[in-house]
Amino acid sequence: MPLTLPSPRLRGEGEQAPRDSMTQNNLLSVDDALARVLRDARLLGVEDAALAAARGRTLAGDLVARRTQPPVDVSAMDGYALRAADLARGPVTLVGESAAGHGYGAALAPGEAVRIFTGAPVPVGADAILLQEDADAAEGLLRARPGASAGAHIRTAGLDFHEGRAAIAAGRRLGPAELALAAAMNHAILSVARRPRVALIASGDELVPPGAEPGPSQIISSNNFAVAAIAESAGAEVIDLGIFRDDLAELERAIGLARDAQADVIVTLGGASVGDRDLLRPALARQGMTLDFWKIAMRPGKPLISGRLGPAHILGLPGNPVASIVCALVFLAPLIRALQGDPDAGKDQTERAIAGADLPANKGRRDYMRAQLVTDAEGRLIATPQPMQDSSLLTELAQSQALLIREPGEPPLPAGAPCRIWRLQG
Ligand SMILES: Nc1nc2c(c(=O)[nH]1)N[C@H]1C(S)=C(S)[C@@H](COP(=O)(O)OP(=O)(O)OC[C@H]3O[C@@H](n4cnc5c(N)ncnc54)[C@H](O)[C@@H]3O)O[C@H]1N2
Ligand code: MOO
Repeated sequence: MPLTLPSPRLRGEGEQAPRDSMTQNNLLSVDDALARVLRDARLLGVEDAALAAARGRTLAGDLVARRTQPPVDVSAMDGYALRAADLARGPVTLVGESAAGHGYGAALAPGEAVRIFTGAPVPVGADAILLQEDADAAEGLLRARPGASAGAHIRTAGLDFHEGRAAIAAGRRLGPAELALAAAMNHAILSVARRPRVALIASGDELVPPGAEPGPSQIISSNNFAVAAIAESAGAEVIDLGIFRDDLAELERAIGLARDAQADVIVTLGGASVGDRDLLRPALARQGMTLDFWKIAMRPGKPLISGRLGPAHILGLPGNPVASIVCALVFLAPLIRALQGDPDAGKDQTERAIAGADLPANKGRRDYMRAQLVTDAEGRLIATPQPMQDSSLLTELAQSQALLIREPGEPPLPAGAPCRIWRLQG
């Protein structure tokens, strides 16, 4: 269908703020683009979540311990609680037992010992535990086996945490360790960030959903599945609005649906570039988007759109599948984290590795090269870029464990030289 409406000129198009660092192509750098995406991203709201349903949620405030753990000194081993000095002098008298949840209930007199189990309270007066493997107990008397002695196998009260102290900071994502710690601190209900609602709009006449009977020049829409997975992993609730035709009215309808769904982030997939059928910018503009930037110094991912539409954040991801996915990792996931109050949302996630192949000089965009990652015999991480780096290649991406990052204008990188990588999670 021929384009009949002229693309409205969008605020910010072609004019970037002077404080941003530009590459030689006069494109906004990835770091500046990320800073701009995160600039107004704040905690959206707070709600309660039962502990059992809080996995993956983000803490809205510091979580303070409601008790001390362990509450009293407890044994770390099964054995006998006693005074180490008494045992060194000869046999001691067994006077009772301390089990987890049922302490001995009295102080230990000199020359006395009690049978004790892991996690059981250590009676007052005892300063050591003789492991049961190291003990001979008979007729109420206890001796250390030859060569063995009692040791300090005691977990002192508060070894793990103290009542009143903050043990998990606001903005922290609740994984298995944090959930267990919150439970141990006696929190049944947690105050967590509201999940950002992310609406996905795929656009393209060629796209059909998986399971359909595609025509000869049609392809299956795949980007939405990867982007949804990335968004959900970052804590979002995803509303996949489906596939829309390359038609201005149709795309405006899609944006309207995203607004009706009260999306906090509207993510469009494809239609971001300069072709006559790349209609997302005009459609977003007609719906009232304020464009912040379009086109950045990134490969893959140059035609990234960022802006605001009322309270919603807009991210227009490029259609090429690898570009969509890399842009979602670099921009969408941090945005979702920031909207949940994570102070580290924009933190550098790269790490050092060694280049596994000679690489030519890089041109004007930061390059995220799909790479295989191995650990060599000396324990060094070696990142070797895939032979083909076209941004349509999902197979190469799925066979990669990392993105090897090249800076704009970087000189040739010889094999063996240090480089930076971004690990791809499974
Ligand atoms: N003359 C120029 N052409 C292009 C430029 C440019 O600067 N000048 N930039 C190129 C770059 S870089 C990219 S990236 C792409 C991005 O284009 P669009 O965002 O407009 O994406 P589409 O044209 O809609 O699609 C590109 C490609 O991706 C496939 N696609 C789209 N959506 C999906 C989906 N949901 N699932 C799977 N695959 C999808 C689509 O079929 C196309 O093959 O533009 C370059 N061109
Ligand atoms: O950014 Mo495009 O992804 O280079 O193909």
